[in-house]
Amino acid sequence: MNDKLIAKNSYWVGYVDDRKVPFHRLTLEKGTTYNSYFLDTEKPTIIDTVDISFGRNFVEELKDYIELEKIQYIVINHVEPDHSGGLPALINKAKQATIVTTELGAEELKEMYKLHHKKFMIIKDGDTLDIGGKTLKFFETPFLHTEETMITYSVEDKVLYPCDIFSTHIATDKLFNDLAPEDITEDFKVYYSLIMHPHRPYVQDMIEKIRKLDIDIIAPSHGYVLRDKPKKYIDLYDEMSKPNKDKNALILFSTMTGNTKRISKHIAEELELQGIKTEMMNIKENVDIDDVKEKIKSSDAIFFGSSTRYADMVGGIEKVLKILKYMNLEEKLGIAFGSYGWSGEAVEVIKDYLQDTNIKLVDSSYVIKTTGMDNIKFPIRVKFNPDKENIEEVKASTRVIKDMLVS
Ligand SMILES: Cc1cc2nc3c(=O)[nH]c(=O)nc-3n(C[C@H](O)[C@H](O)[C@H](O)COP(=O)(O)O)c2cc1C
Repeated sequence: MNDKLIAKNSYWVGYVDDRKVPFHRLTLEKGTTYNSYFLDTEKPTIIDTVDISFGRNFVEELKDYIELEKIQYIVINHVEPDHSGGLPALINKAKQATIVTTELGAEELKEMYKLHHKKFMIIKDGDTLDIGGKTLKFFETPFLHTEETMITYSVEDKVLYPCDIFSTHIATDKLFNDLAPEDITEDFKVYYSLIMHPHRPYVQDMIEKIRKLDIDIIAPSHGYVLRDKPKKYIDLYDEMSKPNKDKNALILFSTMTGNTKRISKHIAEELELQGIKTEMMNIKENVDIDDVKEKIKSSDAIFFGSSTRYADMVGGIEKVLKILKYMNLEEKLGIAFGSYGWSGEAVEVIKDYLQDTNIKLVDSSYVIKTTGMDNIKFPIRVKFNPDKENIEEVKASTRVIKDMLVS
C-alpha cells in the first residue's frame, strides 16, 4: 500500500493497462494507465476511476483500502469512460457516496450510466469541499479535453489532480516520473499534441488558473505522477499552447442585395477582434483574378461566400473558385458561407469546389474531428438578412477558425 502513497493519506488506486490500447483512432504502443486516487480522510474520497473494462477489478482492489460503504465522495473530473468507467460498479457498492462534478458532467453521467437517482454535487469554478482533513478546490477546465471537464487541487498537500491534462500514455507500475527508466518528455509532448493541442486557447486559460496554485505534485489520469519538477511540465504546456500571431484572413464574397456582405462584416469584425488581420473583397463579374490570386497566396484562412440565385452562385465568385485547383493551398483553411432564402445551393457548390483542391476545408466533420465540438456550424449558412441569433452563430464559427489559425 505504501508504495502507492503519493501524498499524506493519498493513494494511487488505478489500473496499469499494458496492452496495445486502441484510443482515439490510434494504438497506444506503450499501453497506458488509468489513474484513480483514494484520499483516506474523515470523509473518504475517490478522485476519478478507471476504464470501463476494468471497473469491477478496480472496485475489488479498492476494498483493500476502505470499506466501500464508507466512501463519501467520488470526484469525476472528466466523463470519458476511460476515467469514469469504474463509477457504475463503485457507486453500486458505495451507496452513500455523492458524485462531485460539473453541471454538464452530471448530465452526461446520468445519461451514460443511468444514475438519475444518485446524489450529485455540482461544482462551479473555484468551489471548495472540506473532506475532513483535506480541502479540495475545483476549477472548470472546459474542452481539456471535453466540454464538461474540471480539475481538482488538494490544498494542504499541494497536489493537483488534473485528469487528462499533463498525462502520458505509458503503462508503468513505477508510479513517479523520477522512477521512470527513461526520459518521458517526448511521450508527454506527443500526448499533448494529440489530445490537448486542438484546444490550445483553453490550455492557456487553464494555465492562468493553476499558476496561482502552489503545486508540489501533479497526479494526472494517465501515466506517471509528476513529483519531480512539476513546473517543467506546466511550462511545456504553456510554451506549446502559446498563440502563433501574424495570421491573415481573406473574405471573398459575391452578393445581390448585401446580405452576404453583412455576414462577411461580422466574420471580419470577429477576426479583427481576435487579432487576425482580415481583408474583405466584393467579387464582381469583372474581378481581377491575378490580384485575388496574390491575396489568396498570402492568406492563412480564406472565406468564400455567395448568396443563392436560382440554385447557383452570384457575381464573380465562381471565377475565383475555378482557379483554386491549380494553386497550392495545402496549409490554408477554406470556409464556405453565404446568405440564402430557402435552399442555399450556392454554399454547397462552393464546398464542392473547395473539396476539389488541397485546401483544408473546414466543415462540421473537420471541426468534430479536430476539436471534438459538435455544436458549431460549418459551412456558415444564414437565411436572408442575419438576425441577432445568426450573428452569434457566425461569430462562434469564426472563433473556431481563429483557434485553428493561432496554432
Ligand atoms: C432572383 C432571386 C433568386 C433566388 N433564388 C434562390 C434559390 O434558388 N435558393 C435560395 O435558397 N434562395 C434564393 N434566393 C434568395 C436569396 O438567396 C436571399 O434573398 C439572400 O438573402 C440574398 O443574399 P444577398 O443579399 O447576399 O445576395 C433568390 C433571390 C432572388 C432575388
